Amino acid sequence: MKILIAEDAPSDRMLLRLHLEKLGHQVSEVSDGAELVEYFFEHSAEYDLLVVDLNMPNKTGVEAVNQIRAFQGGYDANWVPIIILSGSESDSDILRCIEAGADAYLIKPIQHKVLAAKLMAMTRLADMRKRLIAMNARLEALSTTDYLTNLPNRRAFEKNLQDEMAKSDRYEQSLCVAVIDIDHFKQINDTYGHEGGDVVLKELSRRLEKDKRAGDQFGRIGGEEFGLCLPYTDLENALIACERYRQLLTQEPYLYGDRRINLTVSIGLCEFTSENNQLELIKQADAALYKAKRTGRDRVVVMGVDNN
Ligand SMILES: Nc1nc2c(ncn2[C@@H]2O[C@H](COP(=O)(O)OP(=O)(O)OP(=O)(O)O)[C@@H](O)[C@H]2O)c(=O)[nH]1
Repeated sequence: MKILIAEDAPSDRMLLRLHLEKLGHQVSEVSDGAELVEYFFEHSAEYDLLVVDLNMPNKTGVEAVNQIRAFQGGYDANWVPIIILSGSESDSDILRCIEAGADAYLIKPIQHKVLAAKLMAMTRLADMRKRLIAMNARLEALSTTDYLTNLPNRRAFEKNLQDEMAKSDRYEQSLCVAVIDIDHFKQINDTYGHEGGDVVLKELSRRLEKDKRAGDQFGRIGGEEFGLCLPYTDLENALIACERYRQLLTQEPYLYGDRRINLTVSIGLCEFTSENNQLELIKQADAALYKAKRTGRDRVVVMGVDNN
């Protein structure tokens, strides 16, 4: 483990360091409470455990632990276990330290075996926490990623769009949204089977991600329907971008075994205005898409918010 010690008495600090190093840990030191807080704020991600003396100049152990826990917001990824060391056997001191956010309290002089046992328990706690954070990250990725194409799913796309709308509002920047839909996809499924259809969906997503302009965001928002968010882009430039995407998706055939599948896509495009909420914005793009389908497919249709 990487351990940070905060102890003002040089001899105690040195003994503790030697003992922890003997147990195989990497140790850094600070010599008072204020230094601990300042140093830890900058290096919180580097440590697995803090060992903090209760009585230190400038800031007591309790004050320092309080500030560290407040800084971490309780449950963030850089949370580390904290052991407080103290000469006091008073129950109220123990309570005060645990209430402030410490996880264990050891009475000085430290018994080496007791310290080793506590370290073992703290390591277990830290490992469990790391596993929980990793699992949460995996669950978060699963819940926001489309299983077939690996693009953001509808939920994630809408969340990204919401964020971009807020930015567009705040910085008074243009933002456009498009919906891309494969034409006659049912026929592709009917001809090549569902598996063939899936291959097309995956390859189309790959092309989008590979050649997308920096900042553009895609998501799979339906079976054969993809959302496109174009931040910092006005309608005129969004139209150019959509035409480029349309060609990108249609000029080369899609390979399924030794078969070559040609397809076209229709795209509905609209611009965000502050009167539009997110649902309406996607509806506008959908309405434009519907028009593209009605007027012959294989095209981009623009829908202004006023001419719906
Ligand atoms: N292979 C595959 N097909 C899907 C998936 N999700 C939806 N589909 C199919 O997509 C097809 C969509 O068909 P329609 O909504 O009739 O539209 P279309 O045939 O593309 O016709 P237009 O949109 O009017 O050009 C249906 O056959 C769905 O079964 C998927 O994950 N994989």
